[in-house]
Amino acid sequence: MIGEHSITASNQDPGPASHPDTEQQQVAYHVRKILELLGENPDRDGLQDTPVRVAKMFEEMLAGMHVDATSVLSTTFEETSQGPVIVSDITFYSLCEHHMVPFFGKTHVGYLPGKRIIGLSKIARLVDAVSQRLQVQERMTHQIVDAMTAALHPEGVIALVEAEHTCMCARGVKKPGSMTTTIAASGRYQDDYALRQEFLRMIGK
Ligand SMILES: Nc1nc2c(ncn2[C@@H]2O[C@H](COP(=O)(O)OP(=O)(O)OP(=O)(O)O)[C@@H](O)[C@H]2O)c(=O)[nH]1
Ligand SMILES: [Zn+2]
Repeated sequence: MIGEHSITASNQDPGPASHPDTEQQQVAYHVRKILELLGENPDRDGLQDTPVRVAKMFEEMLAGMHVDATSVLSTTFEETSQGPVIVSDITFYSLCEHHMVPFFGKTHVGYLPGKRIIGLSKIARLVDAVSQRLQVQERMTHQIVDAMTAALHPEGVIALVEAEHTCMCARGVKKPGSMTTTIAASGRYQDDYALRQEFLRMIGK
């Protein structure tokens, strides 16, 4: 178990490499170092467990790094659907790869099935898998479309992501409330204007 007793002060600690540490313990060790470098006392009451909390938080928020996005979509069903399937307002939290602070918002995914459909929850699981990584919003949007296209071979896929980036709100340019929208598409959603319009209308845009 790690915690206040296993992470010792820098002048006593021979360093992370000498411990038979888990990755979580290694991250916690370095978070403690960062707290020290920031001028904090990591041994004060409120901070004693913070290194481990932060390590666990990164594990949770970056869980998608270890998930193959396409494998999330491995269970599909043979079905001839007549029209598009649109799952809207899928909330997500991601971490901006430039600043390692959250960007978060909603993802809307639509596809026009070919011969197979997918369980609806798997689309939300896909959003989790690609968002729980160090990301940029554009890549996340494309990864959703790429995974859906590879797994289902549909007639087309479209994803629209709208997000607020805390690196733009809480620091730097400081523009709280600004929203970034990204769209990616494959197949018929790339050039069928009516299909794209229908998608936008269905998600309330
Ligand atoms: N395109 C894109 N840019 C992003 C995303 N998340 C953060 N950024 C931007 O990444 C850029 C990093 O720019 P840098 O100049 O290297 O970093 P910085 O000095 O901290 O920039 P400022 O945020 O302008 O203070 C910033 O403009 C961020 O707004 C994203 O998902 N997509
Ligand atoms: Zn950022």
